[in-house]
Amino acid sequence: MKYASQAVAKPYFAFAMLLFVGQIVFGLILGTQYIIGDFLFPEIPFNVARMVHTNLLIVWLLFAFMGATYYLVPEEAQTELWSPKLGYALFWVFAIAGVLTILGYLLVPYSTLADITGNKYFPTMGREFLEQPTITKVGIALVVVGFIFNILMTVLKGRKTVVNMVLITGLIGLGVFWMFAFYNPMSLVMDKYFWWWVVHLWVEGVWELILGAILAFILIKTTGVDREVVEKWLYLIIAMALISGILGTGHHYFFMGAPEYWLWIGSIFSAIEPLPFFLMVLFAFSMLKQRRREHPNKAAVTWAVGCTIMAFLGAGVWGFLHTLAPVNYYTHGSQLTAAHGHLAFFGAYAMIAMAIISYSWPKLHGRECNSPQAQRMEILSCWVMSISMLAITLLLSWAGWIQIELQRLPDDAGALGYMQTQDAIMHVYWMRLIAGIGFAVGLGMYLYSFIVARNTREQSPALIKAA
Ligand code: HEM
Ligand code: HEM
Ligand SMILES: [Fe+2]
Repeated sequence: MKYASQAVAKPYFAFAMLLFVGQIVFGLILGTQYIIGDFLFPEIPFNVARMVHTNLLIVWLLFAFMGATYYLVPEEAQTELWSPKLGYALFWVFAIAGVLTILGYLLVPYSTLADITGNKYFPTMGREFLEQPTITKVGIALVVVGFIFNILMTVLKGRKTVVNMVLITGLIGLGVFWMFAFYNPMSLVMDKYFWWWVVHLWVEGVWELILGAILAFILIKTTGVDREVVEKWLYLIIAMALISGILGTGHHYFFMGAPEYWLWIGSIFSAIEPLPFFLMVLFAFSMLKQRRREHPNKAAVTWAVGCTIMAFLGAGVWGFLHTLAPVNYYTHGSQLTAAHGHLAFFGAYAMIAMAIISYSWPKLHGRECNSPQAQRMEILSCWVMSISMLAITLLLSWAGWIQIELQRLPDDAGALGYMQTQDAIMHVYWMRLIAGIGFAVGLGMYLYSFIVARNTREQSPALIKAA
């Protein structure tokens, strides 16, 4: 750790991992409820478990992005963070608001939560991913504004690097598009239209800038390749991300009441969206090939390279599968969508979060990298999680195919109903649950590797010297 204030990242990373565990617990509950419909009913109904699962995902990723920013911005800017105190204060605000919101979901019916948080005065609740009470949404906005302010002040007084600029642009974009969470028009079409300005323009727009910047930082550090080379790649990647991703929003406007021209615009631009993800794979391998040093943190390199491959598969390949309007006509909202959503979120954003944690956690604790034993465990956990998530994806794609074949392709008279189709997929959902347990084991191994690291630190004096 070069700057003392980088330590602000610690609680963010630790809390992110705690919420990740929570997300997976609720994933397993959901996977079980798909098979045993009234599992944990009425205590935790499916809709509540789903909301907790997806909200925990978004919130832990935000914690991880903030941790990553607090770690890498001072190092890039070569100066201490403007206000570590503000960083810690915002951590507590965000953590407490987050916990209260999740407790609210679990302890009272959703409509009661809407009532007691005054949703009727400023209605924003009730939409997928944006279920948070309005006051939580305001809290998130304030935390993001304070956070960006702190980071801007830091960068202004320090060295301005391309990595920092791209990261900050992405974070400002994250804040700007969050504003659309407050816009809730009466018309369902208009509602969905702008809902995607948060959901799509985050993951297929500004978050790609955050992903690109964190990836570039890790690759600069671990390969020692010249900044100029890395920066050219980064520019190319983010240009392609924005060129394809902004109008690519149209792939959500196909059959929802928006004008017909979106069929063409959405299909054409989103068909280009896999390109930035493919460029990230080339970027990572090209950096490895040109590397000037063997970095001892092999685990971080594994996560970073793995991230580009899995993101390309999940976002690029599985996204492309259903992005053309004539295909999406049959696949929309099926298990194929869930297959893509899982692999894309995991590959792109969960993996980059684990990559930066893997790189920076040892440094935050005064050593260059974790002991070889700990790294072996961690690299294995990367494989277990990746293979389990690929299995979940393939199984859900299979489930999606059955759904499309029985429910979507036949004419009205020949098509099975929704629930009858679900019965025909039950065996696949069993396998998905098993793959989910595999994933949970992988996550356990990842977290355990940090305990191994702590216990084996003393046995590896070379590592401490390197730090
Ligand atoms: C890391 C980037 C990405 C993430 C995290 C992501 C995630 C998701 C998620 C969670 C959904 C489901 C939304 C819902 O609940 O309705 C979705 C839908 C969709 N995604 Fe992505 N996605 C990414 C990139 C892409 C790319 C690059 C493409 C196209 C090449 C794509 C094409 C689609 C399409 C067409 C849908 C709508 C599916 C439907 O009609 O049901 N996605 N995505
Ligand atoms: C133990 C592993 C997991 C299981 C069993 C699981 C299961 C589920 C289930 C059953 C749903 C609801 C689908 C529906 O509405 O019909 C869901 C939604 C979702 N999960 Fe997971 N999940 C797991 C892990 C993950 C991970 C690791 C991520 C991302 C990093 C993730 C991201 C999501 C997303 C984005 C959605 C919303 C999908 C959409 O709208 O299409 N899940 N999950
Ligand atoms: Fe999209």
